[in-house]
Formats: sequence, structure tokens, C-alpha cells
Amino acid sequence: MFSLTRQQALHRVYTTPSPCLYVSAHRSLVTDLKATLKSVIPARRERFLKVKKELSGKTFGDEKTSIGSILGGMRSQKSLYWESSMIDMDKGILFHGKTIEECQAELPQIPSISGSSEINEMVPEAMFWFLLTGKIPTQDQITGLSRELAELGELPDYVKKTLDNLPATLHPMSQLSIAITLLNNESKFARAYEKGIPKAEYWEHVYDDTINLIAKLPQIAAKIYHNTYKLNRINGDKLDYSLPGKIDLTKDLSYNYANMLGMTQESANINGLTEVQSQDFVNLLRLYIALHGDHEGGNVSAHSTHLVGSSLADPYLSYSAGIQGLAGPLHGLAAQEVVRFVLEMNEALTKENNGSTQYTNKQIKSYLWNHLNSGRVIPGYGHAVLRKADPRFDAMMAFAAARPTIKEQDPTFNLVVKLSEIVPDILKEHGKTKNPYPNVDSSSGVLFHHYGIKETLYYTVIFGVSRALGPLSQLIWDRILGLPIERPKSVNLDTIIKNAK
Ligand SMILES: CC(=O)SCCNC(=O)CCNC(=O)[C@H](O)C(C)(C)COP(=O)(O)OP(=O)(O)OC[C@H]1O[C@@H](n2cnc3c(N)ncnc32)[C@H](O)[C@@H]1OP(=O)(O)O
Ligand SMILES: O=C([O-])CC(=O)C(=O)O
Repeated sequence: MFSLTRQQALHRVYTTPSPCLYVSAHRSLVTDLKATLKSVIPARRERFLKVKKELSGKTFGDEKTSIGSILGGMRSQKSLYWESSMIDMDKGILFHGKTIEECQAELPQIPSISGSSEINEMVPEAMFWFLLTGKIPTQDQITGLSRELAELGELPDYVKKTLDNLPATLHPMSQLSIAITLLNNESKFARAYEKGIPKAEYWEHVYDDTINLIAKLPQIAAKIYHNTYKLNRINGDKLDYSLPGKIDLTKDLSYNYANMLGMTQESANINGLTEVQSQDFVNLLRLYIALHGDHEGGNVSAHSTHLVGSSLADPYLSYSAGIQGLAGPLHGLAAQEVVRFVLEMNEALTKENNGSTQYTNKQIKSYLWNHLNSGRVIPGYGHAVLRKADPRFDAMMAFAAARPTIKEQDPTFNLVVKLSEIVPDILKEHGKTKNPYPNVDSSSGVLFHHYGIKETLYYTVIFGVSRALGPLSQLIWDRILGLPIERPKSVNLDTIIKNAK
């Protein structure tokens, strides 16, 4: 008698449409594309979820890949080569095997001007040098690199003009990706490729483009901030697009970024910071940009940069793709979402308390439950790889702890700290999140907020200035090592079912 193999039986179970779905698809009067799509969704969704539920634990044929991984964002699948950093799910990020504390102790810092803040931080230039070479740079090497970046920092006119003409309503991250894409006009790699250079020479041009891009990011970012939020209207309708501070060739990248934002004593000092506060803000940028530079290869921004670069698109186009991935709320945009969430919660609970900010933990918990029950995530919590509090979160908190006035004077900061004590237990009780602890995005925006950068939608742009460090250093290595175009195989549900083992 004809008998089905186990594979065929499985295939039949998952491919026979349920009678009611069959009927409803027949009955619908399909008149346009969207309606047609709508009519096929229920059966296809039901089948997908059934396969996901029942076959996730199985492997695809004789391969090690689990079906859960194919259908679930390739979580924990080892399929990318990345040298500069690796996440240990309990220890957090290790840069060439070194913890954040070790990097802070070993990487060069830039001493503050005397009379100002005594606490200094590692600088992004040193982190970039370390990520790219695996070697700890000397102070002199860093001074030289800072100078080189400062000399390349000025934007070409066409980039400035394009940024000046973008609508202020355009999200700062979209502006950032546009400006980076425009710089493809400068690409030495694209020009050299057009001429036809040997593969062994690719990396040198990718290196030059990378340095040029990293150098220009602070001015792009400062311009986006001023164009979007701080434009001065003069003479009625004439707009002043100039930045409140310039690039100082003797200074490091973070100082120059702060200067162009107008946050130093030497610039317009737009928020009226004291000398110590503006030194601290520069140090905040140094720490933040160094810390956020790399988080192994699988995160969306790093992976997008690597993927697009694998087609031999130049570093500008590749990193612009990375920026677009960073702009998603489950990734870098969480930096803005956290502060928005905290401010909205504060407003709602203050209102509920008839104008008093002395609301209770019980009220906070109930607010969090309402938020979760409405199907939304709590921004700044959870992680795809980490299974403990993000050590970058701890490092940012340590920055704040070393400056006691932050805690003494800033209720928003204190609310973020309070949430970090309350949310993990709520998420554990909620029972879905694999990591209920705060990630790096919980801590960063609120510190920028503290120094007067209150425009929440801007925070991820600062992330974008940083994230260039790791993915672009890996891109240089991709070309040194001649890595091929990335092209994994995709499979449809029928094939998955047929091959489930
Ligand atoms: C720099 C960075 O990118 S750090 C991450 C920044 N992003 C955020 O802070 C946004 C909030 N966090 C999240 O959405 C997630 O934790 C992510 C995107 C970071 C990781 O996603 P995943 O690896 O899929 O997490 P995980 O496996 O724990 O998810 C399981 C379930 O818990 C839910 N979950 C995860 N984190 C949270 C959270 N913070 N709040 C509520 N629910 C959550 C997921 O949405 C998922 O629900 P589902 O089964 O209904 O789809
Ligand atoms: O690693 C991730 O998936 C997200 C993250 O924290 C980062 O990219 O910094």
C-alpha cells in the first residue's frame, strides 16, 4: 500500500489549507492589489506561525542551522566574520578581547584644560586605532590622528548646501544618511575601481574614504543639529546657517564636535554651560563615541554596512546603509525613544498626581504595565545577544556617578535610574523578554539632555557619529582579506517543511 514518508506527511500537514480559509478567500471580491494581499494574509500567516511553533526546534536537513534561526532573525547563528569586537553574553562587549574598563585604563586620554574637570575619558581616535590595528596607540599617535581628522573635517559646499535645503521636519537620521550618501562624490575607492585597480589595492582607497568620512561626521552632525533646531532668523526671512563654533586643528574630534554644536566656552556656548560642564560634555562625547563604536558584526548597523560593502559599494554608501539601520526604533533609535518615554511618563504621572512629581513606584509600575499591555516594548531594555545589564550602560552611569551634580540636580536622570531598578522585575513578570535588563540606549540620551541637548530626535545622530568606527574598520579588513560578496541562501516555507529534521 502507498505510504507517506515522515517528510511527506509533514509536508501535507503544513500545506493543506484549512477549509474555512479556502472558502473565505473564494468569497472575497478581489478588486485591487491591497485587497488581494489582504485576502491571502490569514492563511499564510497561520501556516507560518504553525511551522514556526512546531518546527523551530528542528534543523534544516543535515545542516546545523535550526529552523527557529531561519524564521527568527538568525539569532545566535554564527555566520559572520568580525575581528574587532565580540560580545560575551554575560560580560558584554570585548574590544579585541578587552573589557570596557580595560580599554578605559589603557587607551590614551586627552588631559583637560587646567582648572576644569579632572576626570578624562578615552577618546574615539584611540578606539578606532585599536579596533583597526589591535594595537594600543601612543599619545603622540593619537595627537597625529586627531590633527589629520581635523584637517579633513570641513564639508564640501555642496554637502552644506544640500543640508541647508532639507526641510527641518526631516528626521535628523534621514539628514545624516543623505549627507553621507552625498559624500560618495568624494570616493577615492569608487574612482579607483572605475579606473580598474587590482584587488590587492582596494583597501588603501577604502581606508582613505573611511578616514575622510570619520573626519567629516562631526560637522555633518553639528550642521544637522543647528539647521533643524537652532537656525537664527535674521533680517526677517534670511536664515543664518552658520555653526556657532569652528574646527580647531589642534583639538580632538570630540572637542571639535562639541565646539561646532556650540557647547564649549570657545564657541557660542549655547546652553550657558560653566567651564567644568563644557569640559564634561566634551568628555561625555569622548566616552560615548568611543563606547558605541563597535558591537560585533551582527547588529543591524554593522551588518548593513558590511553587507552593502561586500558588493564593493564604497564606504560612504555602505555606512549610509548602516545609518539607515541604526535609525530603527529597535536599534539605535531607542536612544531617542528612551528619553521620550521617560518624559511622557513623567508628564502623565505628574498630571495624574494633580501637578506633583512625587508619584509613587506603584504608579510607575502601573504605567509600565499599561504600556506593555498595549503591545509596545519598553525602550532601552532587552537585547538580542546580551543576557545581563549592558556594561556600556554601566559605563555611562559611572560617568554620571563621577559627577555628583547630575544626580543632585537632574530629576530626569533620577527617573532613568529609578526605571532601571523597576523595569527588570516587571519584564521578568511579563515573561517574554529574554534579557530584562537595561541596554546602552537607556543611559545615553538622558546625559545629553542633562547638558541641554533636549531635542530627543537628535540623539541617534550622535550614535551615528560613533558607529562608523567599528563597521568601517572592519570594512577596511574585508577588502584587505578579499572577503566575497555576501549572499546567503534563502528558502521558502515548503522547502523548510520538506527538509525539517
Ligand atoms: C544599541 C541597541 O540597538 S540596543 C537595543 C535597543 N532597542 C531597544 O531598547 C528596544 C526595546 N527592546 C527590544 O525591542 C528587544 O529587546 C530587542 C530588539 C533589543 C531584542 O529583540 P529580541 O532579540 O527579539 O528579544 P527577545 O528574544 O527577548 O524577544 C522576545 C519577546 O520579548 C519582547 N521584548 C523584548 N524586549 C522587550 C522590551 N524591552 N519590552 C517589551 N517586550 C520586549 C519581544 O518583543 C518579543 O516579543 P514577541 O515574542 O511578541 O515577538
Ligand atoms: O548588538 C546589538 O544587536 C545592538 C547593540 O547593542 C549595538 O549595536 O550597539
